[in-house]
Amino acid sequence: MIPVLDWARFATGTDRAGFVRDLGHACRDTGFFLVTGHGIPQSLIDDTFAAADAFFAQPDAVKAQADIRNSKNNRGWSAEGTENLDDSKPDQTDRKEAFNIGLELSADDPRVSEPFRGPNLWPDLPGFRGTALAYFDAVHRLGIDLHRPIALDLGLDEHYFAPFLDSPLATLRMLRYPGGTAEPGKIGAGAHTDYGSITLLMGDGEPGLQVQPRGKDWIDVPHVPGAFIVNIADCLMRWTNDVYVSTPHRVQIPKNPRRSMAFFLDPNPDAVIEALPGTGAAKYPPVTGAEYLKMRLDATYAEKVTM
Ligand SMILES: O=C(O)CCC(=O)C(=O)O
Ligand SMILES: [Fe+2]
Repeated sequence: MIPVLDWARFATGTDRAGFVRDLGHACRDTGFFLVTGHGIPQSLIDDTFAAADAFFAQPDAVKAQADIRNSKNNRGWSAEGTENLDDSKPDQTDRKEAFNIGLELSADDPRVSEPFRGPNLWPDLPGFRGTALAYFDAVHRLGIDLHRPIALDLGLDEHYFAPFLDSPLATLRMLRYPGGTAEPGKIGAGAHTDYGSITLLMGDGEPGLQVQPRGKDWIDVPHVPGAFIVNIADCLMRWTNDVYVSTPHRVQIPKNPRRSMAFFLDPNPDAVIEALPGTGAAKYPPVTGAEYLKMRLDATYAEKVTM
């Protein structure tokens, strides 16, 4: 039900048509697929997990120096107990902590004045910044590449999406879920859909992630070592005029501590998200990438962040 797709079939050209067909089916059906053969070195993935571990191992008072509530652009540390991703359960709290990193721009880059731009909050840990940025760039590139078969599946030019994703409002979110047993009113991460175009998620093998294909029961997402779990998010669903589906997912409280890294590929702030050619009469008015993200973050955080 959650297909495993070998990116090399597309990248090396041995089976481009078959890859596009299988990927297109996954995007229209469950909205989730696993990607192997992506070429991102396991050593970079391991180093980034290690950097996240080093950050989360610090005392709360140190982590709070990068508190996301002091950031105007959704960067930094979000403490355990401060989020609730499930809109339908206002009394539920997520048992997780997170650290957000956005596109790194120098202070004199003209783009810094755009919405959601601004400084990353870097912890004082040797090697953290370099490793996190190398991972950010590698996964950003893979995210853009995955939009090539997506474009072909939708009958568009292979590189249609590239200009909308080259300077994205993307967020790399390092996540840590403490292990334990079920607790009333608590979950690892409440049921939600993601906001962006696609999300590329790397897990550490500890179970907990579940998805609910529309109209069906919750299922566990299998762990394939080294594979990215990719899902269609709400902005791409809207862009495709609902031809593709974003799928609710959640994280159960894991038995052991669980780490993951989610890369949310939200489009460029000025990308106009309107029904793609060939997807029929538009169901939604056009919106820019920045407007769409603002709408979603406002809805999540205005009511949810407990100060
Ligand atoms: O940690 C995970 O496996 C999923 C996290 C997630 O869905 C999210 O942060 O949006
Ligand atoms: Fe998610």
